[in-house]
Amino acid sequence: MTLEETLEKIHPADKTAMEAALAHWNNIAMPLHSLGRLQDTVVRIAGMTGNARVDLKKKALVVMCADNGVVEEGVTQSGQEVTKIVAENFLKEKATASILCKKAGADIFPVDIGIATDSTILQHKVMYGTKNMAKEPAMTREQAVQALEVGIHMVEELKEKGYGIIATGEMGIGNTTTSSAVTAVLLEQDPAKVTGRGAGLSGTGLKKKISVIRDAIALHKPKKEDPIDVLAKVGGLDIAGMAGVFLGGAACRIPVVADGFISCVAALCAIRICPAVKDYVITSHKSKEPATMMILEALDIPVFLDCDMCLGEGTGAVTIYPILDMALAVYGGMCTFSDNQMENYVPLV
Ligand SMILES: O=C(O)c1ccc[n+]([C@@H]2O[C@H](COP(=O)([O-])O)[C@@H](O)[C@H]2O)c1
Ligand SMILES: Cc1cc2nc[nH]c2cc1C
Repeated sequence: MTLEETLEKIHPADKTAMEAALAHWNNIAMPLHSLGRLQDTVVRIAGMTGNARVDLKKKALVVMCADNGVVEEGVTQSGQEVTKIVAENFLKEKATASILCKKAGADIFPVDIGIATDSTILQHKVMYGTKNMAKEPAMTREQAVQALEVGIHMVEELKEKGYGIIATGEMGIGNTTTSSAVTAVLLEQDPAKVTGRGAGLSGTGLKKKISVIRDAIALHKPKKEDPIDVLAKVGGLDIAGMAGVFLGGAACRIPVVADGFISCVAALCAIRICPAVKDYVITSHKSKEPATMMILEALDIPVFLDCDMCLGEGTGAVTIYPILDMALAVYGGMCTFSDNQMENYVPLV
């Protein structure tokens, strides 16, 4: 599907299915809402899929892997070559996200959407790394749209293969710089407030990172009301690819799980492109990267975990899969008040 076709297919969640799911929870033999957000999320998933019989079927993690030209400016502690090394490790079970996926019973799909060199993973390369936004726009508008469509295409393929939920992850040295730049524009914040140390940057490095972001925004003047313009000028291919996964999930009625900072920025972009996407986003954890909380507040979707994780790759998103499985085991398998001859116990609704 093209971006345009995708946007036409996105509608708000199904309220009738949500009401049926809520009614089922309220009949389960336990005090009302005693599984809290676990219950709310199952109700939301019913609304996403349009079916109160919630079955996640197969679980996936899509990891968008890309390089960022801005690393030339010294905004990161790590060498650019790390992107490709980790990206290729995902399929060898030598990366953290692949080990977590194995444990959670999920399949991992690393995608080369813009690694700076050739790689052996699934090829959807839009370009060999973005341009250095300190000097020129990171990419053209056409390339940003192409990256969004890679994400949409991944969702269509996974739906076809029987996946019922998709987690988003990324691997890309320098992507906390692009994420902070996009956040600064979309949330109208000073770059100093939304920029952190990424994968471990020194004090002087952080100052440089903030000034590079500030100057790039001043140079390109991305339009806050046009998220695709923001992605193209100061964003990254991984962020755009994940934003495409959020858009595709909403169009295909598949829940999409947000991970840490970079993935939450992608969710924010997708929701700014099409507000109804929000109904299809599940947030997983509050990354240690400082701007994440601001984005989560702007998204206004509660998160499950707050445990100072900040690895990316989709690690936080995959960590909530076993929690969702547990919630669904109760939702689908727990006895009801009527089973227990507890009809006289009328839960307060
Ligand atoms: O997900 C997060 O919240 C997160 C926070 C900080 C760093 N990361 C990961 O670290 C890499 C980017 O860090 P940096 O310092 O090179 O911009 C990238 O591969 C991300 O997956 C991820
Ligand atoms: C080794 C390494 C692994 C990562 N995974 C996500 N970001 C990363 C950054 C580094 C440096």
